[in-house]
Amino acid sequence: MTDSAFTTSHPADPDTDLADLPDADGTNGHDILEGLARPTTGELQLEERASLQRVAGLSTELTDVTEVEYRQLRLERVVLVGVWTEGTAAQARASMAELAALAETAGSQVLDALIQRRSKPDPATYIGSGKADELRAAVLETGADTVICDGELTPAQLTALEKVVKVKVIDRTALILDIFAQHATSREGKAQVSLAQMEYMLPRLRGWGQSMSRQAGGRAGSNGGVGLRGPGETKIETDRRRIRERMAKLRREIRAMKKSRTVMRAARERNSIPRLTVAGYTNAGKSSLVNAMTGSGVLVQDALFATLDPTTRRATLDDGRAVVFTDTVGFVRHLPTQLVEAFRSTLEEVVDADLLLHVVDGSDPFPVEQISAVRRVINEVVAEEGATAPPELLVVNKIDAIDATRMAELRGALGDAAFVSARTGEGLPELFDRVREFVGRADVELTVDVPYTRGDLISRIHEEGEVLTSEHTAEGTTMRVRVPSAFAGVLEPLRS
Ligand SMILES: Nc1nc2c(ncn2[C@@H]2O[C@H](COP(=O)(O)OP(=O)(O)OP(=O)(O)O)[C@@H](O)[C@H]2O)c(=O)[nH]1
Ligand SMILES: [Mg+2]
Repeated sequence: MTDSAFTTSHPADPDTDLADLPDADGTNGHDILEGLARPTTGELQLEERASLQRVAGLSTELTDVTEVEYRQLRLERVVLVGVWTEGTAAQARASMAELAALAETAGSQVLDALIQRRSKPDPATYIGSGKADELRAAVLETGADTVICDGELTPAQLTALEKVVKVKVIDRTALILDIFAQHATSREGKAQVSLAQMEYMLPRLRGWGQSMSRQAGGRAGSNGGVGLRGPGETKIETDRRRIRERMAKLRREIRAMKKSRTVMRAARERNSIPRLTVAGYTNAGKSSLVNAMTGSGVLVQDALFATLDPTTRRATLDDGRAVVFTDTVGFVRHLPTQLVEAFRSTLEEVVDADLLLHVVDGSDPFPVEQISAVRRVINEVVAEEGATAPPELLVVNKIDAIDATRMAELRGALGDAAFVSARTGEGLPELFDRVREFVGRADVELTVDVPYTRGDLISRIHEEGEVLTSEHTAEGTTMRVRVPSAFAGVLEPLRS
């Protein structure tokens, strides 16, 4: 066992009731909306994540595994394989580089990578049979224990390819699910990821149910018997039934959690504080931007899917007006369909926002592709919900990491965007100006007489709007204010 060895936590462990799981620590999700950002939250999470991985490494020694714990992947030493069907060679390489980054985020060591140019994946073994033999050779040569394919494979393809390469084969979907399982922290997030994993694994249970459990207990490569029936059909049927029961229970629990989230959101909607949702491709620097704009310590990590639960932070614009920033889960190409549901809370944040700050990594070789991957998912959800998409402000981040030529190119391609560096702070004042301009757009001006007994209204005016002039009288304060129209309705009875 190497230090990088780990198993995923097993959120679907049949003996762990979801109700026993600790509550989210209150630093994630909307419950901190009114609370103060703890500046070290991100650091704490990062530390916890690192220590969890070390401890989890030990648990691969566990021999007591059941068929149901099929999810205990051991992604240690991996070879990547991709089929390049369209686009340029550079795009194919970028897709593999992203797969490598995903694998490393999951804790694996990438030993080799192979790409095959084909018009479409081989229906039997994903890559062609000649290439599969080559892959087998690469596995032997590097001593890899896992092959990761850059796509979603059918259960039959996985099994057939495992037969040739004689080590465990997983696909991009399983890999992303694994990362989500490691990173989810809130109860709802954990439950949703478990559900997505089960949905994904159910049809694949026979294919790898037995090989997984063997492998989790034994050495890599010991699953030469894939295709053997293992403990028999009956056992698998029992497992399937247990998984289905577990899924039904999870669905019920998730529904209940969703209800309370809706209640929280409704509470938030009662005030007119503008909601800015920061969304974009994974690793674009969304959390860094939220930190830079609010001075709080949201978790930042050079890893994909560092953020899994929407995190909300309050900030004050320099005219004294409050806004709320929500940091969200990153998007990725080929997001597993099972995970779109797990993304639901992030997507709801996006749909509900007053302004969407769409962050893109300007130092990425293909920012335009990332932008369209993100917009595609957002549009799907918006259409599904029958909602309208919020206005979007494109934010090109990491401009400290690009040269002048590249910058000129990006300005040409993405003219209207705000160009910033969350790291150096460059461009942030302009971004704040754009945000302020946007936020002020729906304001109305009016003059009100606020009695001295209504200190609450005065502070709300400062928070949600702007005081232009103010004059004390015998009964109270006469103020000329500029406030959002929803709040203007509240002030209407005091109009002078
Ligand atoms: N050079 C440079 N690096 C940056 C900048 N902003 C963020 N980064 C780095 O990019 C990496 C990802 O940053 P995060 O803020 O975690 O990105 P994210 O979009 O929240 O990522 P996920 O939550 O994983 O989707 C980290 O290593 C940051 O230090 C920037 O302006 N310049
Ligand atoms: Mg993040």
